[in-house]
Amino acid sequence: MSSNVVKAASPLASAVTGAMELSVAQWLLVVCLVAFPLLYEWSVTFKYFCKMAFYNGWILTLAILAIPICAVRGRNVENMKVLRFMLLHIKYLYGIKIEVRGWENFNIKEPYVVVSNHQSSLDLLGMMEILPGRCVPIAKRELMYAGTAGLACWLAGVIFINRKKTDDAISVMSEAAETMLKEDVRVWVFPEGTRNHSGSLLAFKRGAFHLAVQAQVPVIPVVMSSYKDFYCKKEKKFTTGKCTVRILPGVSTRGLSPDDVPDLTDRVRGLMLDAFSQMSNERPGKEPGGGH
Ligand SMILES: CCCCCCCCCCCCCCCC(=O)SCCNC(=O)CCNC(=O)[C@H](O)C(C)(C)COP(=O)(O)OP(=O)(O)OC[C@H]1O[C@@H](n2cnc3c(N)ncnc32)[C@H](O)[C@@H]1OP(=O)(O)O
Ligand SMILES: CCCCCCCC/C=C\CCCCCCCC(=O)OC[C@@H](O)COP(=O)(O)O
Repeated sequence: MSSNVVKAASPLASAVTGAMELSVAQWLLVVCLVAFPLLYEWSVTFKYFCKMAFYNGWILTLAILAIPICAVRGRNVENMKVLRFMLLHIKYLYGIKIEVRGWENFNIKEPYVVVSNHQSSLDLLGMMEILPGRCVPIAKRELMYAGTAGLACWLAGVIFINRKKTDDAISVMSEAAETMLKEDVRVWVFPEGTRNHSGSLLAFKRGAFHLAVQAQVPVIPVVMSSYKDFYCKKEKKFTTGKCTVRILPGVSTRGLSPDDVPDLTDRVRGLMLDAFSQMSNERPGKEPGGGH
């Protein structure tokens, strides 16, 4: 008897569920079509999260396309060109104008170590704008596990280091010094070792400079101007804006030994800090709190 009731109720129950599903779908549609754009325009925070989510999601999606193309060559630094080509358009999607100064300082045939400041994952845009041929970044090991992006990075020869194990990281970087010379590869390092949006530069880690001294190749400092006019993680602000990327003249390491590394590190950091402060002062004066 009770099973008959259940049977009889089933079509009714499913009809009700169906109607509910329909209304949930309609509700979702309303949210998407009306609430979403309104929220996006009204809430700076919502806009920030949407833009960051799209940024990461879009990179993960592009990586799906990049993987089979890169896989043809296998793990190869030439694949970095594929990633660069696929990422170059993102600045247009986000209305970020990138001005590059000092291109001539990259006119060096031999390998070199590029060192640059690291404000956020948006640095990828400035990096891809100027990335020289056969140049691979050094990245934290965790990035290797960032889904499709990790695999694309691995295929492009990105050098992964374990920041928690200094000895391992040092041995990976020593290997990199040999590879640079044997295979004519350039390496890009963020010597601050972590993202820093403080408006200055953190103390530099020494690995990049040991690498350059071991390989006896120049260090080329690159400075990206502060994003604070258009991006701030703390305030959850992300608008359109402009960034200047300055490529500074190379600093020779010829004849230097490991003992000279602390000095070299300080010297390069000083040059970068000067350039960074100069660029910050050059920023076109915007009204405080600038429009979103
Ligand atoms: C279309 C689809 C696209 C998909 C998507 C594409 C994305 C394609 C782009 C990806 C782009 C990624 C971008 C990621 C960006 C980051 O992941 S940033 C984080 C990773 N980078 C770094 O950490 C920077 C490099 N780090 C270093 O150089 C650090 O020195 C090390 C090697 C990790 C060691 O760190 P530490 O122990 O914390 O610090 P440190 O004081 O520097 O060193 C300790 C001692 O070791 C010595 N030492 C350091 N290195 C050496 C060395 N090589 N030889 C001898 N002694 C050394 C130091 O001199 C120091 O000794 P003392 O001088 O005090 O006696
Ligand atoms: C199935 C797994 C899905 C994983 C999803 C991961 C989402 C990540 C999506 C896309 C990756 C974009 C690649 C951006 C490359 C920029 C790398 C970056 O900026 O790393 C930060 C690192 O320098 C310093 O890290 P910390 O500041 O010390 O922390």
